[in-house]
Amino acid sequence: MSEPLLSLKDITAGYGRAALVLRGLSVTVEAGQVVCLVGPNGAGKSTVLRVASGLLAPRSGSVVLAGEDVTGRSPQALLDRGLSHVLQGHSVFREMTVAENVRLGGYTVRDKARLREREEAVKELFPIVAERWGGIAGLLSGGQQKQVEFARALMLEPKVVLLDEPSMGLDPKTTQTVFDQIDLMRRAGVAVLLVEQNARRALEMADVGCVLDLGAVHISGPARELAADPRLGALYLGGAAARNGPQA
Ligand SMILES: Nc1ncnc2c1ncn2[C@@H]1O[C@H](COP(=O)(O)OP(=O)(O)OP(=O)(O)O)[C@@H](O)[C@H]1O
Repeated sequence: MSEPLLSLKDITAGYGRAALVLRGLSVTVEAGQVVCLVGPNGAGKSTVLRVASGLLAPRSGSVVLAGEDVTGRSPQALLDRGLSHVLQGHSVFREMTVAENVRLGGYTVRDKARLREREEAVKELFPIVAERWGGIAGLLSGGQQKQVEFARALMLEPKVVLLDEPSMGLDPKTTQTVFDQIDLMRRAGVAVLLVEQNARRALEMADVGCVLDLGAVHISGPARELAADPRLGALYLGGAAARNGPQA
C-alpha cells in the first residue's frame, strides 16, 4: 500500500453552535485512487470535503496532505500544496469565455510557458474544452460546464482533487462522460475524493467506498463490493432505524 496523499484522522467538525456534523471521521486517499463518500442527505459528505480543503477548520483531528500536517490551513495554502476542490453545483463564470474560466485555475502560475503547457494538457484531457475554448461558458450545457470546472481544477496539476456531486443535474450519458474524466484523473495519478448521490453508479467506478452515517464512516471497503452490499440500501431507505432491524 502506498502512502496516502490525503488523510483525515478522527475529525470532529460542525457549524457554529449547532450539533457536531462529523464525529470521529477518518478517511484516506492514495495516489491514483478514487475514494467515494456516499450517504443520506445531511450525513456530512460535503462537510468532509470542506474540512479537507480548509474551508472549515475541524474542532479536533488532523488533515495531512502529502505527508504534511495542514490542519487549520487556509484553502489557498492547501491549493498551493496541491489540493483542488470542485464545489457542488455550477461554478463557471457564465459571461466569461471557456479559456478565461480555465485560466483562472492557473492564476498563480507566473511562468508563461508553463501556463501554455498546462492549458494544452487540460485541453487534451477535455476535448470539449479545446473545442469551445474561445466561446462563452454560459452557452455550454451543464455537463460541458462541469468539464470546464474540472479543467480549471487541474490547471495547477494537483495531487488531490475533491469533487462534490459532479453528476448533479446531468443525464445518464453525460454522467458517464464525467465519470470517464474522473477515471482519466485517476490514471494520471491524482488522488480523488468524490461525493456522490448517484451511489451505485459512482461505486462501480470508484476504488474504495465509504458510507457516512451519524458523522463517521459507517461502512467502508472495495467500492464494487459495497455497491452490492444490502446494508447500503438499508441505510438509504431507512437510516439508523433500518440498521437496527424492523421494530416489533
Ligand atoms: N454552512 C452551514 N451552516 C450551518 N449548517 C450547515 C452548513 N452547511 C451544512 N450544514 C449542516 O451540516 C449537516 C451536513 O451537511 P452536508 O452538506 O455536509 O451534508 P451532505 O451529506 O453533503 O448532504 P447532501 O447529500 O444533502 O448534499 C446538515 O445538517 C446541514 O444542515
